[in-house]
Amino acid sequence: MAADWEVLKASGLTTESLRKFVSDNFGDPGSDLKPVIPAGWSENPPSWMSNVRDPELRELGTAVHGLWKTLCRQVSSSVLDNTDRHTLLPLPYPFIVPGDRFRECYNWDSYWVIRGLVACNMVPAAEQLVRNLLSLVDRWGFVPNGARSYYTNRSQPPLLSAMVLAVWDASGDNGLLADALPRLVAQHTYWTSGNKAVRVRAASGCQGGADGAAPGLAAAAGVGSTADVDDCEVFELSRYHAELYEPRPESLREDIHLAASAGLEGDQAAQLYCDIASAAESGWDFSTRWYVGGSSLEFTRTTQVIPADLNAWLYRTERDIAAIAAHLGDLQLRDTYTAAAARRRHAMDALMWNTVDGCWHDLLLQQPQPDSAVVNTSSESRPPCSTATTVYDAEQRSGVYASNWVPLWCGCAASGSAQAAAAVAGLQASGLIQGGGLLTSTYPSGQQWDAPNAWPPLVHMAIEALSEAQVPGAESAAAELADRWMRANLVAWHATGAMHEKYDGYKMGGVGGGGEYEPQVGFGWSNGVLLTLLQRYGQGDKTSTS
Ligand SMILES: OC[C@H]1O[C@H](O[C@H]2O[C@H](CO)[C@@H](O)[C@H](O)[C@H]2O)[C@H](O)[C@@H](O)[C@@H]1O
Repeated sequence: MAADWEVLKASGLTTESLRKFVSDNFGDPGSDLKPVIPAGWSENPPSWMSNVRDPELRELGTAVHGLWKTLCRQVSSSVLDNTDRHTLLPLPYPFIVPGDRFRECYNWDSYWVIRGLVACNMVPAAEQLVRNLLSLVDRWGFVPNGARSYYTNRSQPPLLSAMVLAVWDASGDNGLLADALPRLVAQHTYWTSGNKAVRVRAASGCQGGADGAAPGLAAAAGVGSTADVDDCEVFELSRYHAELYEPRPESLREDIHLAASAGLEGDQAAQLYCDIASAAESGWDFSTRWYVGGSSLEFTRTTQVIPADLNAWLYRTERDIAAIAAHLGDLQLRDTYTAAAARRRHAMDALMWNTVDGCWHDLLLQQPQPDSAVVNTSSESRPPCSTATTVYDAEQRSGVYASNWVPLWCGCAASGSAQAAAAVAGLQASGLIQGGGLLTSTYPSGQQWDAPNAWPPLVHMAIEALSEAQVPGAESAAAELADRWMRANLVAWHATGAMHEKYDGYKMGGVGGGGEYEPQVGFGWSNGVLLTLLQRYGQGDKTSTS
């Protein structure tokens, strides 16, 4: 990079001439978008807001409802007329952006935005958002990380079916289900094929989970016995795997610097770039969760990890597709996806579930079996990838991450079951629940998806998971965490006048930090989570559902 800069300077380029070139040839940031009023908008907050018992929270909720108007955008006509001159992907309807530096529509952020829009009776805006994402599946075969051309090498956590159902719950419009179904199937294929699909078997002598708990749990869950696990049952699971072997265009300087400072070149640098982009695909960019064999960013090895949360979201997707197919009368599709969900849950029980920690751990891939490893003969300068026949040994990673309990939110433990009770106890004993909310992990790495940060989507999934577990004490734990989170948002709002993308889990009302960019405000998913919680927990009695 430095050498390139010297070459450019020698050619007569100056900072001023570069600035002039940029201003002559590029639009200002945001000039590709037009602010618009969201569909279904009303200046008045939803009627339930007047029942919020704490006047300060009521005032905050009213102000945050007002933020929807400031975060709604539409693709400008100049983009629609000349798509090849812009990085912004054309979308047919207006959408809500996270805010600040994040000026485009994001994939998994949209789930919590949709929940917040629905809470504010803005179902038309929520439906437009989900229809935008469905249009991206038509064009790309999946929902990219965000609606920019430089994000099309990867996706983000698969919550599309949950978004469709959140809108359908509010609208009852079967037309949306019919439009969504083939796109959900297409996106599921994206997540279960190519480099994202991995065949694994337990590293610990083919006994199932690390603690040997699998057979009992699988039987208790009613998904079929694992009587044959001693015969090294092979499971198919999914991982994050971006198709990018170069620096991320949006963080080019950071990625080049990372590889250079680690002394990496050629295929090794290409593999690190892929693992970094794959961490971005996970939504957890960046975190010790992806480190293997070292304790800094250069040890990011996302593609060697089989994530518990990703597979839980896919389990939920499979059940959602089955439910939608059943609702629309496609019984063959229902059966196909019911069976796929059962297989995935069986694999997660066998390999990821840990009775001691009361959670589902990520897996680490070991070397493929010698007889099944296939040498990559491609002439392209790319790292070897798994093939349909590769079988990896896999073992549980240790580590306390909020993602270990996402499977509880996805219904991977039946409500009221012994497994659900163990998971609730595991979360409560994990050390993640702190004065300012729910920590992302217990490791203070300086990366944004670690301690001390508390992220709204993770907090929200933990609250809903506790609330739906139907285990003694879990509902009150959910209400307590919800109350703490709403108050943390309030304290930060009073101190800064803004909603933040992340907070400090240790400090009530502290703002999060770390990572490669300045903390951002706005903020789409934070607003969605707050409004959803205010509606559920802010009114009347703490445990009321009104
Ligand atoms: O530009 C750096 C990274 O920014 C995004 O990631 C972060 O913000 C997103 C929008 O709120 C959020 O979805 C993600 O979880 C955050 O880590 C972007 O998604 C990354 O791809 C990008 O590298």
